[in-house]
Amino acid sequence: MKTLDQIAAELEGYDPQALSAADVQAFLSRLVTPVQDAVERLLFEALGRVLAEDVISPFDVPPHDNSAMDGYAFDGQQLKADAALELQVVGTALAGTAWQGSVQAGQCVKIMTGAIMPPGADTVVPQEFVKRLPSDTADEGSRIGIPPGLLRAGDNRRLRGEDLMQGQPALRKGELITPARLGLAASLGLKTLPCWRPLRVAYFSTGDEILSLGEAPREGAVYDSNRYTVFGMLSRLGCQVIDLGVVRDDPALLEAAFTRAAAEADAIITSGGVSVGEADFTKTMMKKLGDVAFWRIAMRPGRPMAVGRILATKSASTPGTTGAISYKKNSNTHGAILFGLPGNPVAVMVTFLAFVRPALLQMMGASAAPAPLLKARSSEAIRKKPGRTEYQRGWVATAADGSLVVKTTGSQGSGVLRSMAEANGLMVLHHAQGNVAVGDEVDVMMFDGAI
Ligand SMILES: Nc1nc2c(c(=O)[nH]1)N[C@H]1C(S)=C(S)[C@@H](COP(=O)(O)OP(=O)(O)OC[C@H]3O[C@@H](n4cnc5c(N)ncnc54)[C@H](O)[C@@H]3O)O[C@H]1N2
Ligand code: MOO
Repeated sequence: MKTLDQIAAELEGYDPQALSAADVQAFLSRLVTPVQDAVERLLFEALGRVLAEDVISPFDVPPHDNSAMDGYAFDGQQLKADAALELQVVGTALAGTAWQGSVQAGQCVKIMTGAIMPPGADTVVPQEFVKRLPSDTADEGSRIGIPPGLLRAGDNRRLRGEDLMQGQPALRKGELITPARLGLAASLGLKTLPCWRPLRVAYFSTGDEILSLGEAPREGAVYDSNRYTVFGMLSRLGCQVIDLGVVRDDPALLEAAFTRAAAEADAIITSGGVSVGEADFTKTMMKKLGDVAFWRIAMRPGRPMAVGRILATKSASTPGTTGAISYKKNSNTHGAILFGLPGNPVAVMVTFLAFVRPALLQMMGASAAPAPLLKARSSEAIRKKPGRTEYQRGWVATAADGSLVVKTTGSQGSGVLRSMAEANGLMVLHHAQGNVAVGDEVDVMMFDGAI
């Protein structure tokens, strides 16, 4: 496990008081390691988890050549480019039961979508293409005609193993389990999947002016919104949230909260108390209980941030629970990774999306590259100083010509949550980028399911 000093030494020109957003991402990717603690989960409980092992297909999918259409199966070698093909219907193959027999030259079998291809047949003509001879019934004993030029040999046959071959990896370790992957696992007859256990993340808000819901309003105080935005973003990631509420600016209370969080959680997120304000014990306590760096990041919003590790003072094997399953913290965890986010509500969300989310995904063992940024044309001019990354709340829409356009959702103050609530993405105005003119293309990080 590397110390912060060791990581800092690996990064060229590391200066905690002048970090770019890219420096922060590089630092965090070195700081965190996957929490590797696997459990078998029933498919219905595996959605959103990360696969702990490759899943190998135990058989070919589909297990037999089968029909892709309702129609008639026959040997496609008989097709001619310039003449209709007449065939005698000799049986019916239903999905789920193999037709007994084999199809000879001049014969076909009426077949349903998904039914096993009978021996001797490699091609299916959809029933809509067929002329019934002489009447309009085309069952066993009757004849069909296939007009020329409509089909080639092998058409409308799904090949055994075309989805997956036996022994081939169907799913890969590190993949997030999506609905399609759940379905693929089910198609292999698997009842459970090996998943990493959910990450446990403790959160608390700091600040004497922060009110919990239900408390009476008082002058100068604000309701705790960060607790809910962080809860929402962690839940969307599939983390188990250990909610420690609001912790007053009191050394004993802060110490108790950090100690409990470090013993129970893999990561701790706090908001507030990381800037230069006085009467703030948060930073003091972070320093006392861990290995923590205090950064100033060249970005907007989200300038101050604390990062490091809070060391567990008690046994690091406090059990936690998720649903009916109980887990032990890894014995090699030695405390928890700390993300001390700035207090301003939008700064919390932006630093979470830009830094904490990718770091937590890495801790979850997820291997996917971050979603690509979209390109959209700005429908307004935006002032932007080179030398810092700005994340502007915006709404991306499709213009009449089909291209994407983006517009800010109003005031970009780091306390203005309304413009965040109205946005569907963040424009990412990169470190070296300058002013944006109307019609300029900008990068956008879409919220999708993340927030
Ligand atoms: N002299 C300087 N002052 C400030 C700087 C600076 O560099 N030099 N940075 C500014 C920036 S940027 C931010 S962001 C804030 C961060 O300060 P803290 O992390 O110490 O946060 P607080 O002072 O505790 O709170 C800031 C702001 O956010 C509100 N807040 C805090 N927690 C919550 C919560 N849970 N729910 C809703 N709102 C919350 C709090 O009331 C304050 O208004 O510092 C700037 N100052
Ligand atoms: O971290 Mo601050 O949000 O830029 O006000």
